[in-house]
Parts: sequence; C-alpha cells; structure tokens
Amino acid sequence: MSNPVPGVKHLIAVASGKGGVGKSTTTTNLAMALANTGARVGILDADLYGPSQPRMLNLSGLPDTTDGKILKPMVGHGIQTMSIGFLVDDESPIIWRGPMITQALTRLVYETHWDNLDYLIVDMPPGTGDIHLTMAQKMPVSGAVIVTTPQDIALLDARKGLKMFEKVNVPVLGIIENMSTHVCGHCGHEEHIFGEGGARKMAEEAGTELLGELPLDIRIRTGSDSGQPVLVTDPDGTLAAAYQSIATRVVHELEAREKAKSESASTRAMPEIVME
Ligand SMILES: Nc1ncnc2c1ncn2[C@@H]1O[C@H](COP(=O)(O)OP(=O)(O)OP(=O)(O)O)[C@@H](O)[C@H]1O
Repeated sequence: MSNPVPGVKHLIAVASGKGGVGKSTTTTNLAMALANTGARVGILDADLYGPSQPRMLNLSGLPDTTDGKILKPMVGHGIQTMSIGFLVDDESPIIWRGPMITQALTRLVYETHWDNLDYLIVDMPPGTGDIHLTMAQKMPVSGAVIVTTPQDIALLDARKGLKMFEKVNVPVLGIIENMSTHVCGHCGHEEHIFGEGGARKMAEEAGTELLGELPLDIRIRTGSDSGQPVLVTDPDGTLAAAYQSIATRVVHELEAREKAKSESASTRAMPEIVME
C-alpha cells in the first residue's frame, strides 16, 4: 500500500537500465517542457549515489526548512527540485546500505514541501535496485518512462528496466530513444552512430509507445552540463520542439492509463442485475 505524496498529483519515474544514456538530461528537459504546457512541475532526484539535478538546474546551497524538519524544494528554471545533492558535500561519495537508502528516499519524497504539483518527475538511478523497489512498492507512481540509447547493450538493460516496472505493476508510459542520430554540424549529414530502430522495435515488442527520438547534439550536452537546458537557451528551436512533443505524448499516455483504470474500477463496482 502506498501513501499519496502531499502536494503531488502525479508521480512519473524516468528510468533507464544503463547509466550514462541521458536519463537526467531527459528528466530536466521533460520537466521544463511539461511546465511550458502550463503544468506545475517538480523534480525529485532519486539518483542518491550520483545526483545530477543540482548541476543541471544550476542550483546549489542548503534548502530551507518550514519548521526545522520539512524541506522546501529549491526552484530552478521554475521547477521545484529536491536532491540529496543539496544535503551532502559534492565530493563525498554516499556509502549507504539498502535500508538507509530506502529511508533517505522516503524522506526526500514525503518530507519535502511540494507546492501543488501536477507532476513530480523522478530521476531514477540506473539499474533495478533498492531505490526502484522502494519507489514502485511504497510510492504511488502513476507511470514510468524508459530512456535508452540505440546501442544493443543499452537496449538490453532498458528491457530489464521495463520488465521490472511491469512486474511491480507500474504502467510503462513509453520509451524515449536518446542520442538517436547525429547531424554533422558542418555538412548536415545525419548518421545513426549507435544503431537504428532499436527502441522502436523494443516498444513494439513490449506493447508500449516510442514517445520520441532525440538527437545526439552538442547543444543538449553543453546546456544541461552548464545548468542552462536547451529549453531555456533555445526555446523555439527544433530540440525544444522534440522535448515538447515528448511531453505532450507523456501526458496523453498518462491520461489514457488513468481513464482506463477508472473505467475498469467503475465496471467492477456495477451491481449485478438479475433478471427474474
Ligand atoms: N541527446 C544528447 N546529446 C548530447 N549529449 C547528451 C545527450 N543526452 C545526454 N547528453 C550528455 O551525456 C552525458 C550523460 O547524460 P546524463 O547525465 O543525463 O545521463 P544519465 O543516464 O542520467 O547518467 P547516470 O546514469 O550517470 O545518472 C551528459 O554529459 C549529458 O550532457
């Protein structure tokens, strides 16, 4: 049984099987694209071993508390954000066993004063470990989005991530293929450096959606690594449009799942009519 998160309507997990595929970058830009649609959006950085969101949103310092206990999220580019990165020193590794990780995650989720959020986007760590299980079993996750690159090894791990969410009954909203193609900055030639069509095939096999494909582009890297995501630096460009389209599809998928869920609940609740 999971308790609702105060101040949050929908919790969406962004996960990947493999590390380094661009999950945190996608989380930041997806959150900003959702905010552009008029929604109130937050990010929880659940990558406790390697938090990236403070850097991606150009945030630092200790968060305030409301009464010495409940943390106030930091706000970067309009996104309410909480990360273990605000609470520990940048250089110190976190060497915690499973129960401590579970406790820290639970506190970050439930003891942050989220202010009336439509979506809390959760930047998950890579893999399928304690944090994933805690999240899926103890928290009301509305859906998960899987980020992968086109390489076979990334797809293999992404498939494992997808299966894990299915096993714990978290709806998979779809797959995002990151670093799909590279367009040469000099001649404009487009190349599938890491492979082609893998995420689409994986989505088809799993009966889920390919939410979008994002190119390998230096502006995405420099933007997120410097705390100025491409949605801020080039809001009208093609990259921003790609994130915006993914955000629209995520909302669409989420609404479709919720509609199906409420319809099946109301069907189950219908009294049986016995004709005499
Ligand atoms: N589409 C892209 N084009 C260019 N660079 C990208 C793209 N997506 C991500 N990057 C860069 O790749 C690096 C890894 O991205 P990111 O930190 O988002 O990956 P991650 O999957 O969250 O990694 P980790 O598993 O370590 O948390 C970063 O330097 C980021 O700026």
